[in-house]
Amino acid sequence: GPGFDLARVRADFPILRQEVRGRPLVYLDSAATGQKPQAVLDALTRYYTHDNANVHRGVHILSERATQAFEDARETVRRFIHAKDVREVIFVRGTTEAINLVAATYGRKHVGPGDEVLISAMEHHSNIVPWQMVCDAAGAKLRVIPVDERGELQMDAVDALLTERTRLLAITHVSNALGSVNPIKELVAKAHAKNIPVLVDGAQSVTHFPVDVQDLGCDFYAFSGHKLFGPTGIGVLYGKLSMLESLPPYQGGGDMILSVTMEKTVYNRVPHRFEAGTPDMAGAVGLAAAIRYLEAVGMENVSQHDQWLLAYATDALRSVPGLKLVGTAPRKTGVLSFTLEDVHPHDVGTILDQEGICIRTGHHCAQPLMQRFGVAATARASLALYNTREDVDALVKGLHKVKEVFA
Ligand SMILES: Cc1ncc(COP(=O)(O)O)c(CN[C@@H](CS)C(=O)O)c1O
Repeated sequence: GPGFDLARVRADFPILRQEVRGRPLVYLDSAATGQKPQAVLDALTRYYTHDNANVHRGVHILSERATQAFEDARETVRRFIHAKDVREVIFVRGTTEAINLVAATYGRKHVGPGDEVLISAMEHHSNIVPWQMVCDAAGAKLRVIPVDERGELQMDAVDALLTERTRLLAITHVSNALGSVNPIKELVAKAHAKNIPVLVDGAQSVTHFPVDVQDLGCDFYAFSGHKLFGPTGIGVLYGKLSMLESLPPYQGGGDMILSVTMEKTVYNRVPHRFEAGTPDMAGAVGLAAAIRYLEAVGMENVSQHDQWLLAYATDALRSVPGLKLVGTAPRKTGVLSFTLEDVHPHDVGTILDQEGICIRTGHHCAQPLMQRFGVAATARASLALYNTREDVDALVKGLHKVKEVFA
C-alpha cells in the first residue's frame, strides 16, 4: 500500500482536480516539476499578506518578522536534510544555480591546468556544462564514469578515474532519465580516501526518500524547491561548513558584505557570503511549508508509496506490447523512460496529451545519456506522492491508443 491516505493527500493538491481536453488531468511529469499542496499556497499568501518586508536590514516589525520567517526556513531545510549546522544551508534559485555556485567558487579556486573533474555519463546538463566551462577556462579535463546497459554506474571504473589530478567528483543521486540510484556513500568513501570532495545533485532524490547529508558524507548537496512541491525560483546548496568557509564569494552585492569602502570590502560570514542581494524570502517560506508538508506525510511513507506505485507501473508498462523500458537498473523512485516500437516519443506524448495525460518526451537534458543508449529521445513518465494506480491505468490505456493511431 502507499503508506498514507492517498485520497486525502491527493485532495491537498488543487491543480489535480481539473479536467484537461475534456478528461481528468493525469499528471505524470513530476520529475520536471512537482505540483503544490494547498499548505504551500497558503504559506505564500500569508507571507505576502502579513509578513513581507526586506530581510536583515530593516529595524521595523515587518522586517523582523520577514527575517525570522526566512531564517526559520533555513532551519527547516537543515532539519530536512539533517545538516549539522544551519549555516550549511545556502538559498539559491535551484539545482542549476547551486552547481554553478560551486563551479564558480570551488571550481575557479581549485581546478587548474591539467587537473580533472569527474562526473558520470548519467548526469543532467546542469551537472555537465558548468564543469565543462570550468575545465575549458582552466585547461583542465572532464572525465566521465561510464554507465552500463541497465543504466547503472560502472563502479569498477571509479577507482581508476579518481586520480591524483581529480579536484572534484560531481555525481547525481538519482538519474532523472533512468531512475537509477547511485551508491553515494560508497562513492564518497572512495573519493575522500583520495582527499577528493564530492558534490551530489539531489534534484530527483530529496523528493522521494529521506536524505541525510551527514550520513552520506558529501561535501555539497544541491536540490530545487519546485521539484519538492515548493515554489519555483528557490533551491538549496548544502555545503560542509569547513568547505564553505574556505570559498570566495559567488556574487557581489548587498548582504554578502560586512563593510565596503572603495578600497576594500570585508565579506560576510557563511551562509550570507553566498546570498548577495534581496533573497527570495517568499520562496524560502514556501519551500519550508512544502518540507513541513512532506514531514507530516513522512518521507519514509512517501518512499513506500513511490516503490508501491513504481512496481505497479513497471508491470503495467511491461504489459504493453512493443514498449521497451530504457534503463532497467533497480530504482526507488517512479521515473520510467521508454520507447514504443518505432513511434517517435513526441508522437507518443502528443497522443497522450490528447487523453489528458502529461508525460515528458525528449532528451530530458541528458543528451550524452540518450546517445549512450542509442536513442535521440524517450518518453518519460514520472510519479510523485499524489499519483494513483488509476493514473497508471490511464497511461496504459493511452499507450494502447497510441498503438492504434501509429502502429
Ligand atoms: C537530476 C537533475 N539535476 C538538475 C536539474 C535542474 O534542476 P533546475 O530546477 O531546472 O535547476 C534537474 C531538472 N530536471 C527536469 C528538468 S530538465 C526534468 O524534467 O528531469 C534534474 O532532474
